[in-house]
Amino acid sequence: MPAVVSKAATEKSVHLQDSDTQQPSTSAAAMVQLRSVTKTYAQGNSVLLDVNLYLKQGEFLFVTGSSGSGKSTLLKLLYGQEIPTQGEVIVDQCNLGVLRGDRLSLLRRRIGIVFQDYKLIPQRTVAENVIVVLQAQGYTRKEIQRRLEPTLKLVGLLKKADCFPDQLSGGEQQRVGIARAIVGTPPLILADEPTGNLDPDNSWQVMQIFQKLNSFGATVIVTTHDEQLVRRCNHRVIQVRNGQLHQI
Ligand SMILES: Nc1ncnc2c1ncn2[C@@H]1O[C@H](COP(=O)(O)OP(=O)(O)OP(=O)(O)O)[C@@H](O)[C@H]1O
Repeated sequence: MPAVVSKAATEKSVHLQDSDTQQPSTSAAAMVQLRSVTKTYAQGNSVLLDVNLYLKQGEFLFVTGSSGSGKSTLLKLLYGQEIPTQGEVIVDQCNLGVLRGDRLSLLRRRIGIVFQDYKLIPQRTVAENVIVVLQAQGYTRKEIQRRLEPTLKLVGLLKKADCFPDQLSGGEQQRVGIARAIVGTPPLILADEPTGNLDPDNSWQVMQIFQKLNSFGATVIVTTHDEQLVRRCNHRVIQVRNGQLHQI
């Protein structure tokens, strides 16, 4: 899907600072910034404590950490499902703290989200699962047709377009989930444990799709427990530990 995002946006290095380091001086546009972010859930300890993160457009980042360390929380802050207790979250030049209503919805359309548990509509075919996303975003029938085929091709599901989710393997279902996330060509893709339910072969297939999207210029953030997968891909990694982000 070459039209996904500008190739010119591709840039491989991730810039991450702990709270005591400075934002790098660079002219490349930031896609994601956390500025002194603390997140505390009601009656809980701080999951994130005064953390900073800086990601340029077109970068690829793995987020690792033990169960309950705060990986999903980090992603939820980036798509506005959670708001920080303190600090600022800036995505694609928009400060989520001041975005409301339609403006927040518009920003969310620029973020493709992939979940571990696929979140497919069981009564709809593969194609329909993808189409409903575009319909919800107000695309014309012509534009939907233009986008559907290359997206299914990219995730290797063109031949399964008329299948229902329960006729697919776990890996195929996850690739439908990815197709749903990317069919609107978002410049930012957030994937929360996308390979958590998959065997190594399927996990690798899924990772190759993310890497291809990244090569087209998309900024990609993937949370994972899979150390082998992280090692196999040559991308920067941060670990969430004790409320802090550690570059490893
Ligand atoms: N809505 C919520 N209300 C209260 N506590 C929450 C909420 N969501 C998450 N938490 C707590 O915040 C901590 C971090 O959760 P989070 O889901 O971000 O961790 P995680 O690293 O993604 O874990 P896992 O790898 O198991 O998915 C956990 O202790 C969790 O219980």
